[in-house]
Amino acid sequence: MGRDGRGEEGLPLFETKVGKKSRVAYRIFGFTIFIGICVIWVYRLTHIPAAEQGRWAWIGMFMAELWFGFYWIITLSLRLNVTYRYPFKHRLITRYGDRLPAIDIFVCTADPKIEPPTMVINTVLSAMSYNYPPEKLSIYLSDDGGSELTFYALMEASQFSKHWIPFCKKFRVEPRSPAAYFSQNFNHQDSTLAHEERLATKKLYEDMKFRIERATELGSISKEVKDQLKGFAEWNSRVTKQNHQSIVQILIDGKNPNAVDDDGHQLPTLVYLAREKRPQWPHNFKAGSMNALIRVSSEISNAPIILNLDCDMYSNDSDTIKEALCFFMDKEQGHKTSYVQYPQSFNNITKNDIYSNAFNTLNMIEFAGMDGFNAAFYLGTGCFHRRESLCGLNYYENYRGDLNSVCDIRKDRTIYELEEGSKVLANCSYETGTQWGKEMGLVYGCLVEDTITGLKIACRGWKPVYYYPQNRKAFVGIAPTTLDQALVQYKRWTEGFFQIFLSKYCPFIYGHGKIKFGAQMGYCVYLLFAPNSFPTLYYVTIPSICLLHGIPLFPEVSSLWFLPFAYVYLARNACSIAESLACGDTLAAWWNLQRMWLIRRTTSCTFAFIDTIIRQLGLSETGFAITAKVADEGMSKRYKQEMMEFGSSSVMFDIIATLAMINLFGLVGGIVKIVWEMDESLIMQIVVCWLVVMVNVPLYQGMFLRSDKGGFPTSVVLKSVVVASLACLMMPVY
Ligand SMILES: O=c1ccn([C@@H]2O[C@H](COP(=O)(O)OP(=O)(O)O[C@H]3O[C@H](CO)[C@@H](O)[C@H](O)[C@H]3O)[C@@H](O)[C@H]2O)c(=O)[nH]1
Ligand SMILES: [Mn+2]
Repeated sequence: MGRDGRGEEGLPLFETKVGKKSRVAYRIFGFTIFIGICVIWVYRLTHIPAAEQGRWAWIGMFMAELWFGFYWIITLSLRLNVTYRYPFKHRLITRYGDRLPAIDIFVCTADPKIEPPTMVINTVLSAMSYNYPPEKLSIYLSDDGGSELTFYALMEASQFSKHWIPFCKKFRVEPRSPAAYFSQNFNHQDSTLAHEERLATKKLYEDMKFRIERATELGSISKEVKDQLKGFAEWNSRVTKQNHQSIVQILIDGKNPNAVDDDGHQLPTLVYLAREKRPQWPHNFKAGSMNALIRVSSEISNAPIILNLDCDMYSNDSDTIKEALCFFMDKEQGHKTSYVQYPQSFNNITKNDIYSNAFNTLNMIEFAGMDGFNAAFYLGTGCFHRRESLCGLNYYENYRGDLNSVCDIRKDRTIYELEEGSKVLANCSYETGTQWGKEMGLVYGCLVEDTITGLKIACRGWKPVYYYPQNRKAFVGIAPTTLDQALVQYKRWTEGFFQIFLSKYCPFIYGHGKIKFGAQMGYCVYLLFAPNSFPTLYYVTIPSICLLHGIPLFPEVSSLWFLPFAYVYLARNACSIAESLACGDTLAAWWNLQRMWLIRRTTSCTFAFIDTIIRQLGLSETGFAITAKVADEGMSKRYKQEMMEFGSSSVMFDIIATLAMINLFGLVGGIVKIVWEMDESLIMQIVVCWLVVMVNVPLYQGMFLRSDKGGFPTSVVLKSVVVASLACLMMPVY
């Protein structure tokens, strides 16, 4: 059926598959671990030691294990309903032909130094050259840096696109970010024509890149260039990053018959936006920028579907739009879809992923697990939204959501009228007294604006979709390349998550009756990152200090109570190794993840916890620390060699160095004790210390063995040795 065209109409545009077998296996396995955890709790309760033999230390262990057990139970939810989606884009094309909806693509950037304009326009160019009718595409760049350098780069991109788009279409280029494309190795079998055109296009690209980078280095644009485009007049002497009027410049008007590429085909619309910024007005970071984009685009193109990208996330697959549309245009289920989220992938992950940035198990299992509860996360980038659901519409029974019925809002207005009309929408005062940032658009006041917005949308009755493409990554970005950056980013997420948990949006309360219970638990796996900090800190300090004092905190190896500890530990880790390997990690990457897990929990999570509480008490406001997308040469080199970067002094580094020392002291002291006193009751504690020491090996190297700039600063080493010694010798244990 289907070929004759009769059955085609009725076929679904996508398929959903749940892994049933693995679900049963996982339930049984989970149940045995749960029993193990309960036995551990019983052991702790029934063996509380006498007051002078470390009663409080024991109770602390019990508390930590209570928390870990509880936390582990909520993580189960993410694995019970793992669901995968399979779109059929050919059916979409046969069914809808050229009746496909218009798409608005938003790219956000915030600072030309941290996010180089060349990178930004590569993302823009990849979005402009989607394999989709260009007259239906509009690309909007929001520049929170309000920088004429970025504007200049976009102007260059608009000219280069006239060569780039036809080149891509002619030779079916992938990926369509010029930088990513030209960095590949080409096979020399292709025709000389292709080869020559590639060289010519590459030359154009390199020249453009050179001009942009020179301008960025100089920090200003020459007068000749400025004279080419009236838009530069917006940057008068009073314009600064934090203080300027709204700037809207339509660089390419897709409705203008003269806006064509080298082959005479229409170009997509291209718009530059820098929303108004005033020091006295909060700008709400990325959420504010997205909301301004939603309004400005509604004035210019008003496409029913919006694709939102961070400036470093280029499109890696030119057919992605068509695939995503399958989830919106399916007859049975499409109208319930609010957004289609793709995983975040990165092109700068090293083989063993030292900073654990790849998040393979999250991308392949956990996010798909959330999707199984119809509550896929919104991850802030690589996400197609239905404009209506993003703008606050509640899903209702008879909603049909026809994507082709949107009328032309533009009428006969000139570019000038459109620009002037949309500037007003990007002004600071525009949102006053409206629902923007509350019920409309992205939600304000949260460091993970994406997560909270996604939660709200799901609670409004929509069914978001998570789609993990099997063949080709749809979007590729840049992951942090230093430990410091990675921890700062993680802290921002953790803080935002915890903030949601403590707010009225706590999924157990806000989501009650609106999303499934499994989805509420799934959200909390992330929202509760922060409270993991103190139990973990406890577990990696107290056992080793007690070890030095000869106070046992675990059962003897010969006792039966040893079994649940051994089982829970081994089974849990075996499962986690199996998951990691199945998701494409190496064994070393899994080991590195254990280290990062320890470092993140003891640093990022700790500070996130403290800062959230401080803010909750109204004592401070936090900002959005933008993740750097560039590092200096030495750092990049060490990153490629998978050497961890400890070379700056920050409190986070003090903490991890001190913890590493405490465990080293504990291990040495413990071994001496065992040899001397033959005390069997301390063996498990020694094993715990030994594991922490093993996982921390790169830290000891960074403290004592490395001479490059990435080692720990001497001051950090000294501090950690002194503090760790004091803790081990002086800390009273009750
Ligand atoms: O005031 C701001 C700050 C940031 N951004 C943009 O937001 C994006 C994300 O910022 P980045 O520093 O790269 O953050 P990441 O930690 O990489 O971002 C992850 O986490 C964020 C929430 O914390 C999400 O918004 C992102 O989509 C997600 O990729 C970038 O394009 C920025 O240009 C703005 O537009 N305005
Ligand atoms: Mn980013």
